[in-house]
Amino acid sequence: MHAQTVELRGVSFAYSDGEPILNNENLFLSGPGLVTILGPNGSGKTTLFKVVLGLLKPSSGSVVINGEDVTGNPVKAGKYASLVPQLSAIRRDLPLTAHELVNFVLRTRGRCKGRECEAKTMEALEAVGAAGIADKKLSEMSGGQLQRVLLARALATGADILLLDEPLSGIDPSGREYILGEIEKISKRKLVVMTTHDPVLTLNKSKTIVVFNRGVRAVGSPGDVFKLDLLRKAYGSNVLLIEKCLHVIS
Ligand SMILES: Nc1ncnc2c1ncn2[C@@H]1O[C@H](COP(=O)(O)OP(=O)(O)OP(=O)(O)O)[C@@H](O)[C@H]1O
Repeated sequence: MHAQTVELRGVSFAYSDGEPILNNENLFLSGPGLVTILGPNGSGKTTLFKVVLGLLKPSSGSVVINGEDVTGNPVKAGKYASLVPQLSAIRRDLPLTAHELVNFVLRTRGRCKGRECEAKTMEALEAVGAAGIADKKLSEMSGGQLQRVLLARALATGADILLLDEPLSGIDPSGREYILGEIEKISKRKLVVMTTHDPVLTLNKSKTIVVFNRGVRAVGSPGDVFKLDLLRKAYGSNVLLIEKCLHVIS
């Protein structure tokens, strides 16, 4: 049984014009539960997700999801894992409502037929508190509302592994708490891997923290990893730890 596992086996990757972002990396994540990938801007977190999803092919090593080798193969990886991209990477001008987006994904994935699609669409929206904005257009949503709809879209794929790229960024503090609460609920039954540069909110909710900066620098429980020497491996020496708040001095 390989349910809800993501493995990197000796994975290396560099863009053609740059420094390596992954250098013979080994990592094993298993669900259900929330895993936080913690690293500064430009450290390669999005690139890591793209490699896991088969959208970028490593120069060596393999990516294994749920026991299947999915290296460089987005179709195979997409059977198990779904990405929720950063809000800044989303085209907001699509003339689609939340309902239409989620319904479309359910149908194209063959997860419902005919009338049952209506109930399943509302179920996915309700699961993230977005039923009330079902008929709102994506272009008219706040960041927090759009983030909820993107989570509903990922749930609609039926994937057991969700990769959330900076799901709290660009959202006000109360919206963040709400989204994080929804993420926590989903992580009770799925493997949810989320990236962030700010660990404070996710600290008590994550079962595993991966400290990442152009490679995996540390992996463990929040208590194991939230230590100055380990955090400095990702953020450099300008890190202060004051009563479990992370301060990066630029
Ligand atoms: N398509 C690309 N071609 C070349 N370089 C790229 C490409 N995409 C990203 N990079 C570079 O790779 C590095 C890592 O980028 P990436 O977006 O993976 O980091 P990140 O940790 O997700 O950043 P952020 O927190 O700002 O979203 C950056 O230096 C970026 O400029």
